[in-house]
Amino acid sequence: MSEPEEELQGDQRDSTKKKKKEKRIVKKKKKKKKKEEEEEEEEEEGKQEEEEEEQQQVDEEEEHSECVVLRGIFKLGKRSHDVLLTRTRLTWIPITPETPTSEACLLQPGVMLLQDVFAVKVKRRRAVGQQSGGPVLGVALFCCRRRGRRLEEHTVHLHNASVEHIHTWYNTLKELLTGSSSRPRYLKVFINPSSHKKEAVHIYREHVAPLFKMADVRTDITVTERKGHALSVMKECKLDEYDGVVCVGGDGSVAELCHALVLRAQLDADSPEKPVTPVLPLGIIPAGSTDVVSCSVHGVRDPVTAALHIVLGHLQQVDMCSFSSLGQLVCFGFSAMFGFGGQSLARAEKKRWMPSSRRREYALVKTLARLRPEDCQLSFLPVKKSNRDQDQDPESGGEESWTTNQGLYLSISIMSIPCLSPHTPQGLAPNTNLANGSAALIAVGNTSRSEFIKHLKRYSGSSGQFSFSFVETHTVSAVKIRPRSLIGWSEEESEEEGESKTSPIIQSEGATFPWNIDGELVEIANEVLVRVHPRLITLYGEEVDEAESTVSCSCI
Ligand SMILES: Nc1ncnc2c1ncn2[C@@H]1O[C@H](COP(=O)(O)OP(=O)(O)OP(=O)(O)O)[C@@H](O)[C@H]1O
Repeated sequence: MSEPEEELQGDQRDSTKKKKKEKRIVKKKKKKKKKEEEEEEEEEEGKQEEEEEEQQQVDEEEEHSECVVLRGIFKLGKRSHDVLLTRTRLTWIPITPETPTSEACLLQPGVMLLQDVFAVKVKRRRAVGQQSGGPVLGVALFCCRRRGRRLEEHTVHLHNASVEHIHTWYNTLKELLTGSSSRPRYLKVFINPSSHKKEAVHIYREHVAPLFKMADVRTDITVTERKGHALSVMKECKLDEYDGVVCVGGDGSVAELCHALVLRAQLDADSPEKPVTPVLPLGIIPAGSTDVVSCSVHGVRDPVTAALHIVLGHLQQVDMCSFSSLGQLVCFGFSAMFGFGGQSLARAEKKRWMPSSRRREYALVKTLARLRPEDCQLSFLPVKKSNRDQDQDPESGGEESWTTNQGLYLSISIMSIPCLSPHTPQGLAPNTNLANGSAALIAVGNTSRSEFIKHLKRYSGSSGQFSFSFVETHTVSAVKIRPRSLIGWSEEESEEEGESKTSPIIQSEGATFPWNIDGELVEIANEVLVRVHPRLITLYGEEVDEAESTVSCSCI
């Protein structure tokens, strides 16, 4: 064979080899694709099976919870009813006609969810003064009923004189009710007797203690003797005995206890720098003058509503802020006001002898009369929508960057909760909510007194408080405020009013500026860093969008 032929043959061999190889590759690819498709199908089938199984489980659970556990005849009021108990609800259907000779009539059945029942008791007939025994009359179920934002106590009486029947029902109901793990059994209670009109002890005894007793909730009570007392008790006490902590007082007491709970969690976790989520939830019984935190988690300022949220174990995670200056923690809290809000509170504190509402009105009017902007540098870390639920670290820089403005501000507020109150039903910060992982920054630039009053007045209405050219709002994860004036507010004031300075929390040689942090006066000389900590604390209550409005402020 000549060389070219050989070459040709070699070429032909090569090309057939190549073709065979290509065919093999195509075959392999097809096989791989088929295998992948088969795998995908299997996976899909697997997923479907899993979903079906999950659905079946949910259906079974629902069916199980809707299975009739007990059924019996009881009198509710004067009528006989067929009463059915499942794991989640109690239903009563009137028996009609009641006797074979009477006429049948259409009567409405009733239903009650067990999640709303906080106590069950055996009813007995007793003579006056008789403490125990007595013939059985039936069972009473104590539950809560909603009226708008309010929770009210309500009792359903099931009458049947059979001892055996009643004990079966009582034991079964008790067992079903104790299954709920978020309901507290033992609470640490702090009462601030000096709050507002000094009614906290009375409010607790009258409205709260009877509900706790009824729901078999044990309590360990401390009546605080001074500012900082609750904090020192919280640092020392054995927390693992309790299921929750309760504060009876105003916003200042609430802030002190929230601060104490986070500090204690940090101590227990040996985490001196990073805030740690407390294990125990906090219940708030409103007994202060504004009760903004209580209103924000209950929608009303009502001790019974607050107590019912506690006994029923309604829990709500809430964002908090830390306030620090020169790298030193000042406190944890929910809201802060610099400028007008701080100055007004500082003036009110100097007139402690006045009744609280008069004191506040006096301070508001006087601060408006002497309206003075603060010259400061305001920096903030905006929250991108996608980042809103993550804990951003303002020191780390991250992808976000600080925005910095300098100028004159009449008021700067930072609020991690909406700050609802009967005066401001939509809240001081309607654009934020309890657990969105961010805070609202409301910066009011310099303007005339009349325009500023217009802005303030709109808070009591439903909207429009931010639609002024001198007001800017931002959703933020951190804020820094650095006052640039060398003359502190308190120095200027004491010169004006001839009064002595109150001592600052952070001692400094220079000027101090008043901050209103959760209704408490804090005087700070230097830059303040406010940082939001998403869902740092758990409060008894629920998310509400608007507070019940009962009062209107007439002073401006
Ligand atoms: N026995 C007490 N005497 C004086 N102050 C107390 C006492 N117990 C607690 N305190 C402190 O009183 C401060 C204010 O309390 P609280 O906020 O409950 O009342 P308030 O100021 O009347 O209410 P609000 O903050 O709603 O206006 C808190 O910082 C708290 O630590």
